[in-house]
Amino acid sequence: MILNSLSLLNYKNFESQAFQFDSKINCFVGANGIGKTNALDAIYHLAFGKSYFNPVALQNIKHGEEFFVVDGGFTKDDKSEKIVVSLKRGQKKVIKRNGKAYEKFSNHIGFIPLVIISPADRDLISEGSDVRRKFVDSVISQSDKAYLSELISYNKVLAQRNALLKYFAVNNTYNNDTISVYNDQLNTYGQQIFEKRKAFLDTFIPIFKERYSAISHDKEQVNLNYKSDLHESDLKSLLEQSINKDKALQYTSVGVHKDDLNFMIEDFPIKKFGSQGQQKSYLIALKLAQFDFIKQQSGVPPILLLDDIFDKLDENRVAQIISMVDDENFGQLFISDTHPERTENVVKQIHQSYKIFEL
Ligand SMILES: Nc1ncnc2c1ncn2[C@@H]1O[C@H](COP(=O)(O)OP(=O)(O)OP(=O)(O)O)[C@@H](O)[C@H]1O
Repeated sequence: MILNSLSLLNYKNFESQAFQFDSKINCFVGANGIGKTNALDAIYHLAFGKSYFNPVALQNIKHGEEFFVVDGGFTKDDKSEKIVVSLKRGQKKVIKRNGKAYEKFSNHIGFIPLVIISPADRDLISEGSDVRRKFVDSVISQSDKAYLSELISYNKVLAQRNALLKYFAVNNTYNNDTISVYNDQLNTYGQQIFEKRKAFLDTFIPIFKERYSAISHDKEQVNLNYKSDLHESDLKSLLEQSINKDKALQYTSVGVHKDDLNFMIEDFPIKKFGSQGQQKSYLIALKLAQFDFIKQQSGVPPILLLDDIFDKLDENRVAQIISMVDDENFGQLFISDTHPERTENVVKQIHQSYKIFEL
């Protein structure tokens, strides 16, 4: 999977810009605020149909403009593939593969395996459980087509059940039959999602620990636990048990929408007890494990985006990443950095071809 070319129209701070990439290493360099991260985000858009950094789709259109277009030319399995993501104000986003628009974006996810490592990953530690669930969901859905639709179906039923709980409260009424229809549906989708998250984490956690110990040279032990109500019991029973609470709260208080990951260092939460360096190592290990996992599942090394990475990492961690990309089997790498010389010095050590783009 190689991204050969990228052209941007009205994407964030880019009015019109085109790039021809090296098949191995590409570096965006330039001053703060010049658009290095935006260029990486445009590539992320081609894989996921959305921004990694800004969830408000319209805010990715250049200020004062009416639309954006991100156009990427790839080679996959020796075939040319053209992916175009575009958004016009007042219209729905469109993702096209070779000129044909996807009816469901979920069908595109996984077509371009990609992993991003960015300072913004700190949200995985500092923010709420939804960020960690999204991480898990995005990794699983890259290799499991059905997973995203199960998730969408679950969320739809969940919204309906919550609306019904509100309706009951407002109208001071209750109907057990309608609730139990929703309970059955939530149970079906929720149980599937739980099993897939569990299976994924069973494979992922050992890879993650291996990555962490390589980065930290076995200095400390880390752990990652999957927290879910469904470890205790099946979702149907949990929903039945919690009905009085749910009626009082007017929303569904148990289910896979409450799942979380516990990030631990020596049995303590890393958010509270990890040093900044340990937290960074933890995040890099998570992302490198994601890289390994996707490569294992898809058979191809994902495209790797390293945002501002050399600014944030000590030599050990840089060396760890370098050793990974120096491997014959590494895919294509995109780096952003403020210092052209530093970037060039680092990429020179990797015995692969590279291109540097001064923005
Ligand atoms: N919708 C938009 N329209 C115009 N400009 C935008 C839009 N969204 C973001 N920008 C601009 O993009 C710039 C930030 O770009 P980016 O984050 O890619 O910078 P960077 O080169 O990675 O900088 P740093 O080195 O500080 O990380 C800012 O100047 C911001 O105002």
